[in-house]
Amino acid sequence: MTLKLVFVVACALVDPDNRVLLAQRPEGKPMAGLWEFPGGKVEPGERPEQTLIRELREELAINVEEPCLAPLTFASHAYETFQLFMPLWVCRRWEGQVRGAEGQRLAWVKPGRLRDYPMPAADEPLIPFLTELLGEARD
Ligand SMILES: Nc1nc2c([nH]c(=O)n2[C@H]2C[C@H](O)[C@@H](COP(=O)(O)OP(=O)(O)OP(=O)(O)O)O2)c(=O)[nH]1
Repeated sequence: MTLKLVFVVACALVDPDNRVLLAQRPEGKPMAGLWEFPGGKVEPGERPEQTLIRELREELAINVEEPCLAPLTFASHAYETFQLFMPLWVCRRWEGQVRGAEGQRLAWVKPGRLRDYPMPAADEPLIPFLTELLGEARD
């Protein structure tokens, strides 16, 4: 069986204390309650970076300029019903105050604490890339 390929873009926002932003998936959605990197599905006709900038505006009410997005790594994971392909960018500069514009819970997390937050299966292999980049600080 061939799984449908789903192309999602995601971003690790990093604050001046080297903490990473996670957002909790709301009730009613698949994988509700798990903590993920902000982002979403690339729509037809969109460039991935445009999608990410749009999603960050919609979900977090911030404005990000494309040169502030630095590619870090990607996830490629076979879920039961689809194959996820998800590049992950890092961003340290944005305009505006981060807030959960869709009512979602947010957490700023030290890299060494990311494993305390249950994440979608695809995300777990991404954590070492973030600790490599940002260090293993836990508090
Ligand atoms: N944004 C984001 N999505 C992730 C991560 N890890 C992971 O497996 N995903 C999956 C969850 C969803 O299946 C998909 C993202 O889609 P989405 O958030 O735009 O869509 P959704 O599931 O809310 O569903 P929909 O209503 O938009 O169809 O990628 C992650 O770190 N960030």
